[in-house]
Amino acid sequence: MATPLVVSEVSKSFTMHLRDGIRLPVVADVAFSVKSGECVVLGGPSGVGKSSILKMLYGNYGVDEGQILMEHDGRLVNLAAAEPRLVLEVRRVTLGYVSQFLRVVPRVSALDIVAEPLQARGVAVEEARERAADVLSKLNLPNALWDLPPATFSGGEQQRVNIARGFITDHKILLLDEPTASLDARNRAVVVEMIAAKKAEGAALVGIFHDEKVRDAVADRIIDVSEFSPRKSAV
Ligand SMILES: Nc1ncnc2c1ncn2[C@@H]1O[C@H](COP(=O)(O)OP(=O)(O)OP(=O)(O)O)[C@@H](O)[C@H]1O
Repeated sequence: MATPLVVSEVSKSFTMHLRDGIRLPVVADVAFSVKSGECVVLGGPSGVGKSSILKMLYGNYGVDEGQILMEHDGRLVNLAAAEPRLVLEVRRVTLGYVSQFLRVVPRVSALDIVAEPLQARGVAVEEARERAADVLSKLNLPNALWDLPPATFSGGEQQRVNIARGFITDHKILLLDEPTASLDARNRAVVVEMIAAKKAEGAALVGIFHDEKVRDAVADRIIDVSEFSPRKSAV
């Protein structure tokens, strides 16, 4: 089975520039891999570094040491050392990310926000919009909202726009940061189904889910991020 994501000996600390440059180690020697069709969940207590790992995997946070290897366009790319232009290309083609909160673009409708990643991959506007409408209706977002910019939407409505945008493409690697945090039970169940469908299509998923029921429904493996605590490796 293919392994589109391999994380090898990754360490990260934050430098607090306003605090005399104090360095706060967050994680050390992070190592795991994710196969096609597998959903790996990052677990462990609050503040242990789960979101930081996800942000490193997406290239939003730099990495002090180690490699983040991804299969991209028929070759292996180390995202930890990639030029910004390559990071953007990997995100367009290979790597999707559903963050907890929607980054709202003024004046752009919910439908167009969801259709945009497909258009960036060369799908014609009309088809991209049709597919966006399909995903939004699957997620029970009322039709009346589709043509409006989501700035005024409720937390759960914004989150569904975000999920639709992340799930609409066939990215081979998908990162999920608490995608169900603001959803009701009915829509949580829809997202669980959508994650199962992604696995069946062979995507490799890494997620953070605080909701135990969701976590148990989607996880093939739970990695306790405390394993990578720098304090532990110093003992
Ligand atoms: N940009 C940043 N600058 C400085 N410190 C940061 C930054 N981002 C995260 N941290 C620190 O790194 C540690 C890990 O944070 P992170 O958000 O990764 O934890 P988490 O396991 O996802 O927590 P939670 O479950 O509460 O969301 C925390 O101590 C946090 O304060």
